[in-house]
Amino acid sequence: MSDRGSTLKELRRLIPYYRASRLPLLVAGICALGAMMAGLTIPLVTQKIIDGPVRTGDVPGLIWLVLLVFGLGLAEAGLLFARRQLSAPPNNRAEAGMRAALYAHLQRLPLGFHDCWQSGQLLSRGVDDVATIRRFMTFTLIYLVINSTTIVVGLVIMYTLAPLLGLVVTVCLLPLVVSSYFYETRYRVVARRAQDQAGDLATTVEESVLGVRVLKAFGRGKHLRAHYLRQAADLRESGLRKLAVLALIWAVIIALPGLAIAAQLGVGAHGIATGSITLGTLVAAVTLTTFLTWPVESLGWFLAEMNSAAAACERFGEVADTAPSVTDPAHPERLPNPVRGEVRFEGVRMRYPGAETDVLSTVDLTLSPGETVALVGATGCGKTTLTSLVPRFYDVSAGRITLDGKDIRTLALHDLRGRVAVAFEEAVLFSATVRENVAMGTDRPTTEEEVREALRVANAEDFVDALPQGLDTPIGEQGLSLSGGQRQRLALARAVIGRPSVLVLDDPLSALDVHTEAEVEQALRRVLHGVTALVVAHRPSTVQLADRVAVLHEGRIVATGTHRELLDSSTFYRTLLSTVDENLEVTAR
Ligand SMILES: Nc1ncnc2c1ncn2[C@@H]1O[C@H](COP(=O)(O)OP(=O)(O)OP(=O)(O)O)[C@@H](O)[C@H]1O
Repeated sequence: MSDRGSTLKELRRLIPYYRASRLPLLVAGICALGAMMAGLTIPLVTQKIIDGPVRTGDVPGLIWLVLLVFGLGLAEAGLLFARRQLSAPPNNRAEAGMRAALYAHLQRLPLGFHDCWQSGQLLSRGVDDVATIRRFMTFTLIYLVINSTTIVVGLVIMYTLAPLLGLVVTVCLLPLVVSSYFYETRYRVVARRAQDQAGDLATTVEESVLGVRVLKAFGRGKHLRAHYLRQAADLRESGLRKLAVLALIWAVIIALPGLAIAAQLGVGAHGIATGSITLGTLVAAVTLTTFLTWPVESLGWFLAEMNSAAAACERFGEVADTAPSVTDPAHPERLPNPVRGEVRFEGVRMRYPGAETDVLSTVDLTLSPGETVALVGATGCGKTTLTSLVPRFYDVSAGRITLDGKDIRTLALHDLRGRVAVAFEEAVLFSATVRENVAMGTDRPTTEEEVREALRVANAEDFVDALPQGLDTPIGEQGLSLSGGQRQRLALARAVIGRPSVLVLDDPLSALDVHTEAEVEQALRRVLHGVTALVVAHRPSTVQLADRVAVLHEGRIVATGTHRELLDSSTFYRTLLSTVDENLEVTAR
């Protein structure tokens, strides 16, 4: 994992993001090489000046050579400027492309993936890691290539000028090669650890911000702060370890150019005394070595950055390479128009990945078009699981679910989810206006009247109109500025705005007080009319919304019928409802 081969392999995944920018990058590379050549030529002209006009007193010749040095300096600066101008847009485009690709991929990945990943880890990969990669591509990679090439070309020139002086520099550079090898393997491991720890830290911050009410209510702020400080200390520890590894190679790198120059002066002075080299050659060689100082010194830093970028690519890839398990079929079938809304569960079995037992073993249930079925069962029996199979948040492990006779796995996800709307037990809202939150329930443009109609249905219009900016009131992160009942009514409005054929409601009334619940129920009766609905119900009042009740027990539907029929015929149902009533009473007290 941490060898050079895998570093390059990780970095190779960046290629697709740069494919469209090949030409500007090629020209930028040529500019960079040109700048390097201009810089490296200056010591050669210096040699000509010393061994020519300085020795012979040829003033006009000196002027031309000085002008040449001046021109070379200007060319170097101009080419570096052009290089930067050319490479910046492709790098920014690639960074935006990676972020967009990761974001789109996260949307495609099924809930099963999100169940297993901490959001802070995803956040740090989409933000920090992508920025690390962009920094590497914008600056590090270019200079790594330019500086390595400069060192090689500089050495070749040095050997051409005076092989002995070239040999002296090569010998001085050898420790660098050896320590780079040990350094890279060690640094990559620490860099990866630090990046993972940064993700964990982001998760803690995110959770404590989102759960600030719980923390305050239970006075757990101190406890979480201690946890945060421990994680921050681990991250700092890894940062220090990175620095310790870096310090070793820095010490070697910083010492080398000085060592090389000292050795060159000694050997060169002896060469001049014996007449084997000229003064101009020695000055050129020393200037060349000085010119190589920055490329050599920067190598350690750039290798560190390269390893951080490789670790970032690896972390990016762990998400980007996860294949979505819930996907569109190769040749989607089309739903009939209009959709009637018959939903049928046929021998549905469901086991969560990694679980040892099935949550649902054989569920058989048919919802006729326009029918509302309440799903009841003991807590943890799999009601939410069953409802989440209809919009394909998860796929069945066996059996099938059909919509108007078509297996939902043969439909395009977009088509299916356009017909099936969902409201959850916990209303999830976004940092946007009321209007935007409601309109999120459909992917087609909506008019104000449609938004208002949806709010009316969900009994939310009055409270929305009373908000400071009405429909355009921003409701803050997760809608925490609203009451639980208000949030739930907005979520219901969002569910009905797209005029779905099938509604899946995971007990969205549970957060409402008795008065509000009655109001929303009344509104829901209107919206449930003509729509097929599967409603998870914990309260008898919710059950009474339904035409029929299905009882889920030990992974199977054990009874169906109207509320009255089941009260008369099923002891289990009576027990279930009385338990719920007792719980409600306990809660009310
Ligand atoms: N993402 C998941 N991964 C693994 N197991 C899960 C997952 N979600 C739920 N489970 C398990 O599946 C079982 C059924 O959970 P589910 O939420 O469907 O029950 P429920 O009937 O809706 O419960 P409640 O009435 O309390 O809301 C539980 O044992 C739960 O621990």
